[in-house]
Amino acid sequence: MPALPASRVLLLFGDTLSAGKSYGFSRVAPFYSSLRFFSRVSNNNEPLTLASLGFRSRVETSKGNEKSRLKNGVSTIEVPKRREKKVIPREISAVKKKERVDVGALAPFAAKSFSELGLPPLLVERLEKEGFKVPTDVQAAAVPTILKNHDVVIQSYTGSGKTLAYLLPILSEVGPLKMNNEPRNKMDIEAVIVAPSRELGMQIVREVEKLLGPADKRLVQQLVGGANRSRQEEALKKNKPVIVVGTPGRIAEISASGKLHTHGCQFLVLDEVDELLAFNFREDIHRILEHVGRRSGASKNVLDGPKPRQTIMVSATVPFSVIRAAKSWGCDPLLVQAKSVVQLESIPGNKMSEMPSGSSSSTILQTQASVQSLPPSLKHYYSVTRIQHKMDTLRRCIHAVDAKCVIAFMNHTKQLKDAVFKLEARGMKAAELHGDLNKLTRSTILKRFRNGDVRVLLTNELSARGLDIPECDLVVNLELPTDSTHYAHRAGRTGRLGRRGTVVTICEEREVFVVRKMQKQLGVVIQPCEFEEGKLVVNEDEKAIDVTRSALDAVTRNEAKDIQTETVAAFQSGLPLYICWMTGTDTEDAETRRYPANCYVVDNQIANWNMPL
Ligand SMILES: Nc1ncnc2c1ncn2[C@@H]1O[C@H](COP(=O)(O)OP(=O)(O)OP(=O)(O)O)[C@@H](O)[C@H]1O
Repeated sequence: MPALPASRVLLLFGDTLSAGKSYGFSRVAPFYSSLRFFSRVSNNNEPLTLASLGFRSRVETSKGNEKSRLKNGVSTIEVPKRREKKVIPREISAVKKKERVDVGALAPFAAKSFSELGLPPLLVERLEKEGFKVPTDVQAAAVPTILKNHDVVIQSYTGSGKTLAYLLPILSEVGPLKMNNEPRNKMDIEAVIVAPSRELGMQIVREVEKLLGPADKRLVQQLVGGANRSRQEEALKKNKPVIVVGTPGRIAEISASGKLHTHGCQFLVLDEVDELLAFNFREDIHRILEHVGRRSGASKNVLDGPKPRQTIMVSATVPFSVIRAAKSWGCDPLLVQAKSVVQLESIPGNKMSEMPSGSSSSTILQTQASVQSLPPSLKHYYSVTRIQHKMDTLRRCIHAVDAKCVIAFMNHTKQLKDAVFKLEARGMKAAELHGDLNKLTRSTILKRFRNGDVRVLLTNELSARGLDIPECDLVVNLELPTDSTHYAHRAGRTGRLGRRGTVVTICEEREVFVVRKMQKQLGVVIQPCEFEEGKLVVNEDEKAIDVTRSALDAVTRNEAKDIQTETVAAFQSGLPLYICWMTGTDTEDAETRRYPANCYVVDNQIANWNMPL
């Protein structure tokens, strides 16, 4: 075995594995591709992400990439002309299938202003007035795509501005800021936006109201559950809104009573779409899909009425269930991400359900669901403690991070009450927010939290989705989220739109393996830490053991994709780190050698790993 150089190196020795382990040569081959990409890492010293390493997702089409390449920092892409919606003769529009798109030509990735995106001047003016000057990447990609009439799934990390990414093209087409001034049928709602929680629904309403301005804000109507239904119905009748925003149950309920006229609707938005696919929303979502606008391609009868609706699905996490749903609900839908627009058809796994769960495509798509769902600026830690010390650890954590605005997640309502009581007893202003509270109490608590009257908001999954409180500087998992998707949405409440944010998971020793698993699935580093003398201290020993063990797990499973993810995480940790994958006599050889300090030698049997030498 060669001597180890004095820098961080990943050494993988494994071309002669023992027959007992039954690794064939073809399965070993991917290792060498991982070695190749590590050499790139050390050369350019960029922050490590799978994307920065050139580890391309399989769903990107090379065609799209080539066409979207920038020249001298300026996009060579022209924003394509919008297809005229209204002038298409009815006979044609009713049968016309959306043309196949040249996906690479859709998104100007280097947009410097909203006016470049083809928005009406009045809307751009409003945006500037509200302090929105430069579109985020996902907005630059989504706005022209939606303006071109495409059904889309919008995926980008939490807090990246997905709400405006779909609101802006909608407001370009409907309401007082729209591009053309064609009169509307006042009875018809023109856009329906569905969100899984009242809080998120109200947040979207406020965003629309802001852009419409005080004189026109009645043109957006909230239809969230928990509020007085007859008052909502009255407002629909009186204000004749163009846009309604609500929760699935209430929208379906009012629609069923015949008081919501959505047959001529142009836009249907499903925000947090993966959550809306949950079993408890199934019936309501089904009704909404059936009754809002006319589904594109649903009927070829020329007498069927207005043009098809556009379906827009949005989330930071897009599991395969969403892709499947989008393919069945939309017409040639596109997947819009911060720097790419691809056809969903190009995503492998049309027959995913038929694939064995361990197959590589399945793994890629599952990982894809939560990878790239979190802003890169977030810092992730976990701290091991006993269950009875969790509240004390939380208090010490808040002091150590010097957090001013904290969201702490738990899983059960009763524990939330206890936790609030304990924090208040220690002199920390806290409040609980959960679904058992009525709408008024919920909005009062949120208001107090936004105003800074409450320092710690103790809550459950209710607040994990979409809630935008820019000041939130710390998220704590007092109890583990159920999976990496839930972790992503909880964590995403902090570090929004480039702000700094910290996420700390307080867990028991026996739960550490779950944290490690989520770390792997999310493609982030979750560092072990302790809170000592008012400071957050990263436990270097634990960290080294952790990253090495995770990487080794992957090596032992011999799954190339996992090995790459894990080793990226290991390298991101910045520790002196050596992982040697050895067999048989190599292992014995390694045990007799002296390696530099902090060198961890592992072999392909987890039980056999030695640390440090
Ligand atoms: N172009 C922009 N310039 C400045 N601020 C923006 C811009 N776009 C959005 N924002 C602000 O960024 C914050 C996050 O936006 P938004 O809530 O839409 O994120 P998101 O991607 O939907 O997050 P999540 O996945 O958590 O729902 C909001 O406060 C919003 O007002």
